[in-house]
Amino acid sequence: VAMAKQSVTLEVLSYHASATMDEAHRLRRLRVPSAVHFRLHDFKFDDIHFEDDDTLKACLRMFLDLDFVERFHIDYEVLCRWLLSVKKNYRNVTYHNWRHAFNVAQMMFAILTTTQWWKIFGEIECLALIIGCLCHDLDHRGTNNSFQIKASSPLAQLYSTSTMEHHHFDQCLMILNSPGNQILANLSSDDYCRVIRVLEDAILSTDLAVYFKKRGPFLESVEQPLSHWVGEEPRALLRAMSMTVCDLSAITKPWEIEKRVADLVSSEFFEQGDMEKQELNITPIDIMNREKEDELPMMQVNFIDSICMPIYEAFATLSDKLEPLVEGVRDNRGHWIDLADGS
Ligand SMILES: CCCOc1ccc(S(=O)(=O)N2CCN(C)CC2)cc1-c1nc(CC)cc(=O)[nH]1
Ligand SMILES: [Zn+2]
Repeated sequence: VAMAKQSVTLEVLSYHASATMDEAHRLRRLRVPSAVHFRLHDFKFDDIHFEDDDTLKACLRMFLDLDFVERFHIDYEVLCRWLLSVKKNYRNVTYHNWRHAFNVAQMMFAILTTTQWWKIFGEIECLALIIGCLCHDLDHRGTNNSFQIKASSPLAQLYSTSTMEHHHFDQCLMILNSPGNQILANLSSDDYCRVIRVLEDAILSTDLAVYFKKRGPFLESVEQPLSHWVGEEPRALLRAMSMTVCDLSAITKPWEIEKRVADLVSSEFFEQGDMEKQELNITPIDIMNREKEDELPMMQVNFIDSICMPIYEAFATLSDKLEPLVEGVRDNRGHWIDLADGS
C-alpha cells in the first residue's frame, strides 16, 4: 500500500508540475521575436500589454540570447514545457503570481546584459540566476512567512526559517526533475551541482530577512574595484543582492507601473490581514490592515528609505549603467510623498 501511495503522490506531483505534451508542442512552433521587439533590455519594461504567450516567448528569447540553449544543449521542446510548468505552478494570487516572476527575470536579464556582469558571473551562474528569478516565488499563496508561522501551516512545520523561500526552491527542484521538464539534463554532473547550489542560494536570498543580514557587508564593499567581485564570496554576495534588486524592482519603474504594482502588493497584504482577523482572530500589522490604508504612501516612503534606496544606490556605484534605477526610485519617492501630503 505504501509503495502504491508513494507512486500516486509522485504521479500527482509530476502531473501537477508538468505542462501537457501538446501545450509544449504548440509553444515550440511559435516564432520568437527579438529582445529589442520585447524591450527586454529596458529598465522601464512593462508587461501590461503582454499576452501569456508573449511572456513565454520572451523567456525563450532570454534563454536564446544568453546562449543557454546552445551552451547547455537544452532541448527546445523541454525548455518550452519547463516554462509552461513553471508558469502553471504559480497560483492566481493578486501579486506573487507568474507576472511578478516574469518581471523579476526580465530585470535580471536587463542588468546582466546592460552592465556586462554576465562576464563576472559566467554562464552557469547566469543560468542559475535566470532560473532562480523565474522560480523564486513558485506556489506562493499570497501570504508571508510570519503568516505561515502564525497559522502553523504545513510549510511552517517543514521549514522554520525562510519558510516560503524553502518551499519555492523545493517546487523549483520538483519541476526541474519532472519528466519532460529536465532542462538541465545535458549538463555535466559538476555543472548541474553548481547550478543547483547557486539556484538554492539565489531563491533563499529573496527572503528580506536574509537581505538585511547580507546587506551590511555588501554596502561596505561597493567602493572596491570591480576586480574584487571576481572572488567566490564577493560574487555570491553580488548574486544575492542582485536577486533582491530584481525582486523589488517595481519601485524603480515609471510611476504608472509602480502605482499599479503597489496596488497589487497592498491588495495582497490586505487579503492576508483579512485572513488574520477572520481565521486567526489576531490584529494584523499595519501594512496588512485595511483600516490603515491611508498610511500606505508614508509606508512606501519608509520602504524606499530603509530598504530600497541603499541597495539601488550601491548598485549604481558599482555600475553607472544602473543609474536609471536610482532615478526611478527617487522619482517614485516624490510621488509617494505627494500622496502622503494628501496633495
Ligand atoms: C504597497 C503596500 C505597502 O507595502 C509596503 C509597506 C511597508 C513596507 S516596509 O518596508 O515598512 N516593511 C517591509 C518588511 N516587512 C517585514 C515589514 C514592512 C514595505 C512595503 C512594500 N513591500 C514590497 C515588497 C513585497 C513592495 C512594495 O511596494 N511595498
Ligand atoms: Zn518575489
